[in-house]
Amino acid sequence: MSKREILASLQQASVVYRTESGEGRRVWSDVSMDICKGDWIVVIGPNGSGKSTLASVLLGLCSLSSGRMEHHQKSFVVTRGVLQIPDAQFVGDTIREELDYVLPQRKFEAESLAAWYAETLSAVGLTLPIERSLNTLSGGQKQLVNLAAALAVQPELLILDEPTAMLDPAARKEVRQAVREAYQRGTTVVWITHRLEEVADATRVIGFGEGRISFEGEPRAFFYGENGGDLPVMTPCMELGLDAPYVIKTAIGLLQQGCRLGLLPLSMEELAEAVAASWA
Ligand SMILES: Nc1ncnc2c1ncn2[C@@H]1O[C@H](COP(=O)(O)OP(=O)(O)OP(=O)(O)O)[C@@H](O)[C@H]1O
Repeated sequence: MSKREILASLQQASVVYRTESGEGRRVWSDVSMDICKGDWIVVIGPNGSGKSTLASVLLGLCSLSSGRMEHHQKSFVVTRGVLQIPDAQFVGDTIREELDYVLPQRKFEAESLAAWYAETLSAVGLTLPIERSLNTLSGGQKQLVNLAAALAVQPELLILDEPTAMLDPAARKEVRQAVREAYQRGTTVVWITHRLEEVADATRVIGFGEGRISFEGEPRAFFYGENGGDLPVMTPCMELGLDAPYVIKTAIGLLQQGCRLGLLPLSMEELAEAVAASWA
């Protein structure tokens, strides 16, 4: 098997935050992970387990108290992020100003520049006038503007901290599709989320529990356990105290009733397929 290209890696990393009283609060202990080219890593865990701290560390916004973060040795990796609080990221006052920061170097004719703004926004499902003040946007629209700007750069590494938190189901779908397209063009993705249905997109799941990595593996192992869904009793998802999506719970219920599923489903379509195949 060929050696995978590491874009960034954490080694025995710890983070201690200083509280207002000056005391140190350890948020992470001994976190080690590699982010390799071609990964779509979904990071999941309960509130306060240290997921957003990971986004801050990877984006260079938070320093490690001990351990190391190493970057790709050969070249600078173009990294972009979308943070949980969209206002914290804005550098302009209007959508146009925000997008101008990521405008490609090449010169545009007026007409093609207008088309570039429109395309950049429509990639995440936005059709807003570019002169709109960012202050007048909803939280979800702000998040989408940040994502549009991040995707416009075609980053090698994209760090997303709950990118769909403020979005309705249609916009969530649009965002997943836009990030999938970027992934297919070569962007490596780290997607931090509370939404367990977003785990299905992952090539690798990282489960965070109380500032430590408690699980690292494929989505099916996360939801059904390492023994291939053979009557799962306690899965990594359950161990983190997380409520599995309806599809997974239904499949586990079927397995417990003695139904043999060839494929352990991650989506409704896969569940229908697995049930139909079990009847055949
Ligand atoms: N700047 C800070 N100063 C002090 N403590 C902090 C700071 N930022 C985060 N923390 C604490 O670190 C812990 C982990 O926070 P973090 O935001 O990384 O968790 P999270 O898993 O992303 O949580 P959530 O799912 O609720 O967003 C929490 O206990 C939080 O209170």
